[in-house]
Amino acid sequence: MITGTGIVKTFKQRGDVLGGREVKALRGVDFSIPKGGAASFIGESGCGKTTLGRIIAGLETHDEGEIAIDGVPMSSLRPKQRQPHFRKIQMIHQDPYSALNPTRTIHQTLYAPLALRARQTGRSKAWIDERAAEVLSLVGLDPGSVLARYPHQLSGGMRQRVVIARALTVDPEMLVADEAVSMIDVSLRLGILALLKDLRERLGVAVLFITHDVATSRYIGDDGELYVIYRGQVVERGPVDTVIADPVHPYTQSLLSAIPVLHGLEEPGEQPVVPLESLDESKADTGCLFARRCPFRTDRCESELPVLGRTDGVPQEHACFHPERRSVIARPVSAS
Ligand SMILES: Nc1ncnc2c1ncn2[C@@H]1O[C@H](COP(=O)(O)OP(=O)(O)OP(=O)(O)O)[C@@H](O)[C@H]1O
Repeated sequence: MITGTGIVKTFKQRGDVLGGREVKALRGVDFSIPKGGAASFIGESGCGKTTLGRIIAGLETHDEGEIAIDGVPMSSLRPKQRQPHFRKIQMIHQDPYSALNPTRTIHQTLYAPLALRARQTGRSKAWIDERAAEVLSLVGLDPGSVLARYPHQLSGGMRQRVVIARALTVDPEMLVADEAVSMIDVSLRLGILALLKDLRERLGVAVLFITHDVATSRYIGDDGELYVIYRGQVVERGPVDTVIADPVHPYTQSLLSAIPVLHGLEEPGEQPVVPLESLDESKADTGCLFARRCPFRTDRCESELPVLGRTDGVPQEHACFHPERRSVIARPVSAS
């Protein structure tokens, strides 16, 4: 089980004439992913989902808040002591081309982490070869035909499977799949998603999907949780099917409006419009972060920040003063 409480991360961006602009990438995010569970972080580009994934995998530090892995708060440990805990969480990046060293065969790629593991656990060299073949089989690759090849001799889908196999060499508890299929040929994407689902079922490994694509998050199954992130804040959170079928936050509604199957029967133009692009939000830090784009905002929304929580009659958590079932359309609108 991995939990996060009040995770805050601010980046200072260089190059600004005024000496650096601050970007609030995460504004106090809570999450909880059970052993063998599934979760998806969705939101537009820049909302902070990759930063959160990297913090969870121990690849990025945070400014405030606490991450606990299997009940152990990471703040109680020195950086070196954290490593074995974070090793349980392996990140699968979107680009399987740059994730693999082009000068190493697949055997060499898998050998290094397995040799380390063999040393730590007193296992033999024969075990390394056996385990290399095993992890390749687990990801649906034929060890005999893949081990001697170099990454450029494999398709994008096969490379991503090798990346997943490499992650499995350390027996992880969770895989963090960051847009893991976005750079793979469309025809091969479903295979990779099916593989992640299968690994979850067969090995009990938890899967965290980071995506801007609602369809991907839907793939994790009805026991998964969906976190909808907007400008560093979780604005809606609940069982994936509940949030997709009945979103109550206007931001989630606008994200979902891009799925024709859910809104195919509605007449475009009769619905309130949510601008697709961010408006100038640099001054909009009081009140609801989404207020400037929200067709349903009231005075309260402009002055008070809604926090994630539950209200009567709404099964999922949300950060909205006016949670309601409604449909909207998302459309590019010029900022004025
Ligand atoms: N190392 C960094 N230095 C400065 N700013 C950063 C850094 N990493 C991320 N940011 C900023 O933090 C914000 C959140 O970025 P993040 O990559 O987490 O978003 P995202 O939702 O994953 O977007 P995308 O889908 O495009 O990857 C963005 O405004 C981004 O520019």
